[in-house]
Amino acid sequence: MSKLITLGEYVIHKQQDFPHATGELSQIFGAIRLASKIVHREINKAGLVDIIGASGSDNVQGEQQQKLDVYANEKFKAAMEARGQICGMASEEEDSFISFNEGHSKGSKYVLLIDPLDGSSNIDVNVSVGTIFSIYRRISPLDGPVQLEDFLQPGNKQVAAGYVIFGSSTMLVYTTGNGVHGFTFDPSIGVFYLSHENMRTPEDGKIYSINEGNYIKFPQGVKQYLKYCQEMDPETNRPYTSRYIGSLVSDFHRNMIKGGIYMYPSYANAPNGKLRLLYECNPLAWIAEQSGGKATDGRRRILDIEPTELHQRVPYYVGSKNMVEKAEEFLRKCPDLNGAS
Ligand SMILES: O=P(O)(O)OC[C@H]1O[C@](O)(COP(=O)(O)O)[C@@H](O)[C@@H]1O
Ligand SMILES: [Mg+2]
Ligand SMILES: [Mg+2]
Repeated sequence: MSKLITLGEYVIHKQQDFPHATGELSQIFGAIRLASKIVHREINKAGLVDIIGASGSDNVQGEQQQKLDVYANEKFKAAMEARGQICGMASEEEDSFISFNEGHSKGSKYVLLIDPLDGSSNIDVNVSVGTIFSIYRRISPLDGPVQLEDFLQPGNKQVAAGYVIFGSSTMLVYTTGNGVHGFTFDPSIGVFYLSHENMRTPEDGKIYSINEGNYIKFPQGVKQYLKYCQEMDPETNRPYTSRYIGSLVSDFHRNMIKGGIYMYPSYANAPNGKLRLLYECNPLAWIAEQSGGKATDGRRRILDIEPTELHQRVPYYVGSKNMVEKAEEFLRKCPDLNGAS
């Protein structure tokens, strides 16, 4: 059997693709790896430790924070600050960005955006959840303070993006623009090993993922596309199968492996949908594209959207290229993007 390659070894090996690489990015991956192991350990014994349930506070988006949201946020923050390669971090669980630009982090050139715990509604019911991250090179001067503009960069400027999925196994999946690679965690020795090199999203699939509980509020185009998904036509693999875990990371991961589309549209009382551009949609959009898939807001390429706010939301259609294009076709035909009033 060929030698198992660890995440650390692989990132360093791949650094050769970047002649000017200085090793800071692999250091950052080291910190993500460490925090993921700590969160993995807590999640795996969630029922036994005081980690389930609400924390009693809300985040800047008015959402009730789960204890594990806060726990994961603290662990990633501590790991990043300790490693000293990140000058600032923005998180779903923090109102504004945090600057680490002191001491050994002073002058570091990278910023991190993170959804520390994705799929919060599934924590207490033992359904897979995840972490989503996105890394940029700062644009403000290295010797000055970290600025909001360092975080409000379009997704096509990411230098690394990825997610950790805490499911039947724990996996870390990432891209630095050289394909998408997955690593499975071996808890017996605490190491992530390469298990899925060069992951590819099938151009077509037969799974659609959407919260049909919101059906009545969906834009006409989405209703039409769902009708298309449910029609009988063996030649085009229809009807498709509906699968919705309610954790973006898990629905995305399954659809990337099997072929499928995940949709979180805009609707009447949520004109921009629910998902956050900077630390949910951009990183997964880059992974989708790097694996041959596609990600749009129904009209625009997600990675080209110019961000204006840290926690802004966008409608999201991501997955198999032909399925996303078909959904866009229906949305173009019925342009009432914001659904029934
Ligand atoms: O319950 P809904 O409205 O279908 O929303 C589910 C979606 O919201 C999310 O839970 C939002 O992410 P967070 O859990 O990080 O807030 C996604 O993971 C998931 O796909
Ligand atoms: Mg999330
Ligand atoms: Mg979250």
